[in-house]
Amino acid sequence: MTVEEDKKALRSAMHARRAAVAAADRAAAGAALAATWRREQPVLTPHPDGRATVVAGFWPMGEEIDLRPLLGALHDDGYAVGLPVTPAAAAPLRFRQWTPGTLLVGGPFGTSEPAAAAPEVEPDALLVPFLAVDADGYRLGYGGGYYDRTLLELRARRRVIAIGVGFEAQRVDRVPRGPHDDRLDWLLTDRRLLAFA
Ligand SMILES: Nc1nc2c(c(=O)[nH]1)N(C=O)[C@@H](CNc1ccc(C(=O)N[C@@H](CCC(=O)O)C(=O)O)cc1)CN2
Ligand SMILES: Nc1ncnc2c1ncn2[C@@H]1O[C@H](COP(=O)(O)OP(=O)(O)OP(=O)(O)O)[C@@H](O)[C@H]1O
Repeated sequence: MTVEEDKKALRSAMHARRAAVAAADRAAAGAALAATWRREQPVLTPHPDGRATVVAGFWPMGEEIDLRPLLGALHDDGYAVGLPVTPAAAAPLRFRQWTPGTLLVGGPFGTSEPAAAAPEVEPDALLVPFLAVDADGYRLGYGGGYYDRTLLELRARRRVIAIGVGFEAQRVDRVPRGPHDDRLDWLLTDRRLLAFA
């Protein structure tokens, strides 16, 4: 099998595994993400000029983990929070600032994104969704390649910390690796925060 075929097979298995997360674990996950972040604080280097560190998240859809309490906690803790704006074509994601009052509008693939009035921001750290993540920090997404392209573009210019966010149940031994795949620096789940070596 090719890497693409391996990824396709793992995607369908992981959709099923994510769907099987118990309702009680699902309901508790949002608060757990925020509490774990506040307790363990991944290391993010502050800007020398004192402006807010930009953490870009994502607005959960379908059966993704509910990180909205974490986004609120980041906002309350003084981070500038961003959300992705998805281009129609195969291009990197853009980010617009989100605050608890920001109007969201529908984007491609069922996403919700800040309306055009929200200022564009450039992330210092990226909270990244995944279907599967492995012990070395490689991730499997929905197959659009958006996060791979976005990390490649941002990391060509500056240091950007990538933090995968998902359920503990989405961890696997090994994700198939293609030429564009970049590693995550941290993993935040409903159970723990860990740094990849
Ligand atoms: N919440 C969220 N926002 C995101 C992403 C994501 O994975 N999750 N993206 C990541 O790149 C970007 C949008 N790109 C996407 C590309 C493909 C699909 C997709 O195929 N979705 C599935 C259904 C997902 C589900 O509910 O399980 C589909 O349409 O069949 C979604 C988003 C940016 N925003
Ligand atoms: N930097 C890139 N430049 C060009 N093509 C890319 C790049 N990154 C990924 N791709 C292409 O995008 C497609 C999807 O890649 P992949 O299967 O790794 O997506 P994914 O990581 O599951 O999705 P996502 O990053 O959106 O969550 C592949 O055809 C891949 O070759």
